This record gives sequence, C-alpha cells and structure tokens, in this order.
Amino acid sequence: MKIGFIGAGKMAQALARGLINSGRITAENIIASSPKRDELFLEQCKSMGLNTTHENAEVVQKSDVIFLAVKPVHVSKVASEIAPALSKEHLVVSIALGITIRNIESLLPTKSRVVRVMPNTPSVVRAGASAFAMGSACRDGDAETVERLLSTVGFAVEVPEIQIDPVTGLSGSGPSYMFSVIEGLADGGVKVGLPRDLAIKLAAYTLLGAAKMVLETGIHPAQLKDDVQSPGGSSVYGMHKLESGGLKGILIDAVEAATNRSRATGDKALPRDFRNTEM
Ligand SMILES: NC(=O)C1=CN([C@@H]2O[C@H](COP(=O)(O)OP(=O)(O)OC[C@H]3O[C@@H](n4cnc5c(N)ncnc54)[C@H](O)[C@@H]3O)[C@@H](O)[C@H]2O)C=CC1
Ligand SMILES: O=C(O)[C@@H]1CCC=N1
Repeated sequence: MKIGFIGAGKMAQALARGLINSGRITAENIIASSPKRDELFLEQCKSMGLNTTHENAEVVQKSDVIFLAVKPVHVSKVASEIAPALSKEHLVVSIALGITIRNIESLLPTKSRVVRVMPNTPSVVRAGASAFAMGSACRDGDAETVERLLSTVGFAVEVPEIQIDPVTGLSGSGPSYMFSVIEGLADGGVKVGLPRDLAIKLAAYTLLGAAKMVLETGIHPAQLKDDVQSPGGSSVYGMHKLESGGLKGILIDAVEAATNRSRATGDKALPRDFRNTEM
C-alpha cells in the first residue's frame, strides 16, 4: 500500500514515523508534500527516508491512501488542487481539526471515498489513540483498511462522526494536557529536592503505569485511586490539594473547551461555494 501525506508537519511526521517503526510500511512507500515556503518540513521528511514533493497532485498520483494533514484553513485550497487527480480508487483520510466529512466530500469529486480521523502525536511512538468516521461513499473494507493502518500506530476505533469533535477535545488535544501534568509533577519533585531528570522520568512512568493499569486490569480508575490512598497516608493529602484546586472540574472544562473549539473551527474554516465536480 502506498501512503501519501498532504502536509508534512508534526502530525504527518508522527504518523509516518509510527508507520515506519511498525515495520508494516517502508519509507519508500510514503510520500509527503508541503509548499516551497515550508522546506524545513520536507527536509525532516527526507531525513526519515520519505519521498517528498511540492506538488499536492503528485501525492495523489503516487498513493492509494491520502492523508489530508494540513491546518483547517488550508483544506479547501488543497482539496481543489487534488480533485482533478483523484479517482474512486483513492481513499482520502482527513485529520484536519473540525472539518466535517460532508464539507470535504463537497470539495471533492462526487463519490470520493472520504474518512475523517482524529489521531494524536503519541502515534510517533506507536502509542497513539485515533478515532475515525467513514464517509458516505466508502466501500466495504475501507473501515478495516483504516483500522489496520491506524492500529499499527496505537489504539484505533470507529465512531459516529458526531463524536469526532469530542474525541478531539479529549485524546486529540489530550497529549498537550498530559505533558503539562508531567511538567507540573516534575516541578513538584524538584521543589522537594529531586534532580530534574529523575523527576521527569518518575512523572512520566507514573502516568504510563497508571494508564497501563486502567487498560490492562479493566478496573475503574476511581477504584484504582482508592487503592493507592491509605487512610491518613500521604496520597489522600496530595489528593485533597488537587481537588481543592478543582482538578477534575478543570479537566472536564478543558475537554469541553477544546471540543467547542473544534466545532467552531469546522464551522468557519471553509468557504461557502464548495466545489462538487464529477469524477
Ligand atoms: N499536532 C497535533 O497534535 C494534531 C494535529 N491534527 C491536525 O492535523 C493537521 C496538521 O497539524 P500539524 O501537523 O500539527 O500542523 P503543522 O503546521 O505542523 O503542519 C502543517 C503542514 O501543512 C503544510 N501545508 C500548508 N499549506 C499547504 C498546502 N497548501 N499544501 C500542502 N501542504 C500545506 C505545511 O507546510 C506543514 O507541512 C491540522 O489540521 C491539525 O488540526 C490532528 C490531531 C493532532
Ligand atoms: O490543537 C490543534 O489544533 C490540533 C488538533 C488536535 C490536536 N492538535
């Protein structure tokens, strides 16, 4: 299978590296494009062994599956550039924030096979979490193809499209929240006397371990939390501080704010005069 990335930035590179590291796809079967002004992105892709081009249509010509990995504001221009090169044999996978399947379909030739995915950057280390929704012209087997591809870089699940904005608020944006949690825990460790390097490692392993316990034991996180907190012990004192600061409420607010931002981005990112050419 040949994979193309239109847009060669952070998320495209994370997916490409994860795919290559999985051993399922070799770098020479991946091509990525970016405009001349963004040469650095293509240099980074070249150093991974990917093919590169400034021509978005060339990506389509050389790929079976085409990831739209550009910012939402660039989707309609990119779609108009690739539309003439698209055939019914191509699968178009958009990872763009907020842009709906219907919008993308309306920018491409009729019956284009479109999938909307919300991945996240931990795909780079094959610990990603992706949710995907299938477009109206997708064929039998397309969902399996996408699931197989995304599973090589982490967890992948099909959802109704209405859930993609909430997925964005949680797992799409979530790594940024968790990096801040790691940074904050590490700062705490440094404050009480740990060396910075060790504090960062302990914080990261703590998140990794807690996440693995949730996933591998199937036990509810509240029960696992209770199991750490001995009566009158240290953890409940720490927890009291977190809850006094409104930890869970803040996390809920963060997911909701990011979800709303995704919805609003989709509403305003595309022009009204959508193209809809015959294939
Ligand atoms: N960074 C993240 O954690 C995630 C990003 N996304 C989505 O992925 C998309 C890309 O995001 P990032 O990789 O973070 O952005 P980025 O800024 O790192 O990369 C964007 C890429 O698009 C290229 N580009 C701009 N105009 C173009 C055009 N006309 N034709 C071809 N390429 C063009 C840029 O040169 C760059 O290579 C966005 O829609 C974002 O919402 C989705 C999930 C997670
Ligand atoms: O923040 C952003 O715009 C992108 C979408 C999901 C994660 N990063």
